[in-house]
Amino acid sequence: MPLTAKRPTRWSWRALLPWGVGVLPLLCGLAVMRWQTEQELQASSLATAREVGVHVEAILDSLSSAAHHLLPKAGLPCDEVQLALRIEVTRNAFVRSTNLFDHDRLYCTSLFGDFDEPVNASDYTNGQLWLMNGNSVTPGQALLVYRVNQESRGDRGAITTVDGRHLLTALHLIGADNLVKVHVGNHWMGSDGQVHDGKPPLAATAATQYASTRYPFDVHAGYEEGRQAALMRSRYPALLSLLLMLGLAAGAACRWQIRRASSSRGELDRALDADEFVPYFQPVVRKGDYRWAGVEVLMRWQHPREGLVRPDLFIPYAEHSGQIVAMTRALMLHTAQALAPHAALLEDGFHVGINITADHCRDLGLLDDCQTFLQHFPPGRVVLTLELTERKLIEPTPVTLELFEKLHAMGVMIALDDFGTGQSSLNYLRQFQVDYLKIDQSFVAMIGGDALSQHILDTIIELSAKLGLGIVAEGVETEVQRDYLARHEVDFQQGYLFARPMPADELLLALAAQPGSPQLPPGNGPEIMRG
Ligand SMILES: Nc1nc2c(ncn2[C@@H]2O[C@H](COP(=O)(O)O[C@H]3[C@@H](O)[C@H](n4cnc5c(=O)[nH]c(N)nc54)O[C@@H]3COP(=O)(O)O)[C@@H](O)[C@H]2O)c(=O)[nH]1
Repeated sequence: MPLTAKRPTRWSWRALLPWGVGVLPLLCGLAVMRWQTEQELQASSLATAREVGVHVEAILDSLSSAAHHLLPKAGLPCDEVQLALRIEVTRNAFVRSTNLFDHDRLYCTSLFGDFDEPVNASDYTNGQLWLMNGNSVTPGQALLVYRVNQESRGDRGAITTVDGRHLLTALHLIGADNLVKVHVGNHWMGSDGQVHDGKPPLAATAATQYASTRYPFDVHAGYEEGRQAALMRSRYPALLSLLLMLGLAAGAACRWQIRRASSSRGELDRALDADEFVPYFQPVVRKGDYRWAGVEVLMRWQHPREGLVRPDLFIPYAEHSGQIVAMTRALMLHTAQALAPHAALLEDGFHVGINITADHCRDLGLLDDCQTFLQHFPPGRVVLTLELTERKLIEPTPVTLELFEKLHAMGVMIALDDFGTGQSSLNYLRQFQVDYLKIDQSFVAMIGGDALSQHILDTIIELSAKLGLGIVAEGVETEVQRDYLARHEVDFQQGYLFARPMPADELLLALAAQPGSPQLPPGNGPEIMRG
């Protein structure tokens, strides 16, 4: 059944798409936020590394200046130069000690005067810098040592030192929220103030490096794991909630749209746009000669996958949803376009019955539909009959009464369909100017049955005669039924005994084959006849 058919192959994407659409804005937003925070952390990390680097360079400038002042004194006796060593310590804020070495032995220090300790140039990166984990005076306390030798003598020169706490202050003040490390040769110092061996580990987030071009050291900076997520949460709480809501709304809208498109209503709308509702025609024969006096137009749905669909599978829903009005309008247009080019095949006053429901009677729009239909045919060739059903009750409002009055003025006939089956048949008879009664097929099926059933049928026939109404019996399937109805002067009969509902080509072919049918103009026959 087209309106409720399940399509398992399409289920998966239908279920997944709303999730995809919902998550997409969130993912895009997160990607943009991630990129932005990454750039921000990278820039801040680099700025910190550079700032710490410049500060360390300034400290080293101080050490270098003191060492270069003392360099010419290297090799002189310690008691001659000791004062000069101490003056340099006093003059330079960062210098903790000054020392002279000769023949690769430290022989004079600002702290002790005469001294004797080996100096190994290979301990110093580029022969210039050594990050030590303390010395004999302050063991375990970081010390940065600067060494310079005389140009002519590599084993003679000056050594100056700075306390590691000066570096630590820079790391704490400049890189307070950053993981900053000063790296010299095979040693590095982090914000714990300890000197470690090897290369410093890379930070988990936004790892950057500043390499000094003036001294052999570099500064590593970066942030701990999860820093970026924390920044995103603190920086964009409103945007995150907005994205979440946007995602939810997009997902819900997508879900609604898919449901709508796959709903019965959506399916009927699609079919209407695709012009899939086509007319079938069931002939109505008149008493006496049983010639085809007209047709009832019955809707069929030419479904692209299901094939030809019976109306009882979709008409009840279309009537319930109100879409039946647009569908009937399309059906009337199709009918006119199919029959009008072959109007010569129709005898004058040929009845065309169209089923309408209560929804058609709410305004005067039906007048235009009928007008348009009749305009397709030569005047008087076709009598349009609207068949009212009781599936939905028609209220006798001023608009409805005006509609029926104007329809009559236009020459449109009204028939009460399925007469006798509903509770309103008699009310309809009183309220609207009815022209025909269509006896429901359930009464026709009673012919030859029990006496009571037959009595009801006889009463309906009598009633129509007394009221001066035309009468049509539908659902005639046997000759017994046909003859009984003929004996009771029923004007018209309709049923499988005479013909089943058929497509337009078949109808036109059959009409042309009827004895005494008017001659068709050449090349104007129905498609089926030309083929
Ligand atoms: N509002 C609209 N309702 C419509 C329209 N087109 C059809 N319908 C209604 O759908 C119901 C089913 O119609 P359908 O399957 O086309 O059945 C019709 C005939 O085929 C059937 N019929 C005719 N002769 C016989 C017969 O000898 N035996 C037998 N068992 N069935 C027969 O009866 C249906 C005609 O019914 P009715 O309209 O009451 O004359 C049906 O309720 C249609 O009304 C539409 O465009 N709009």
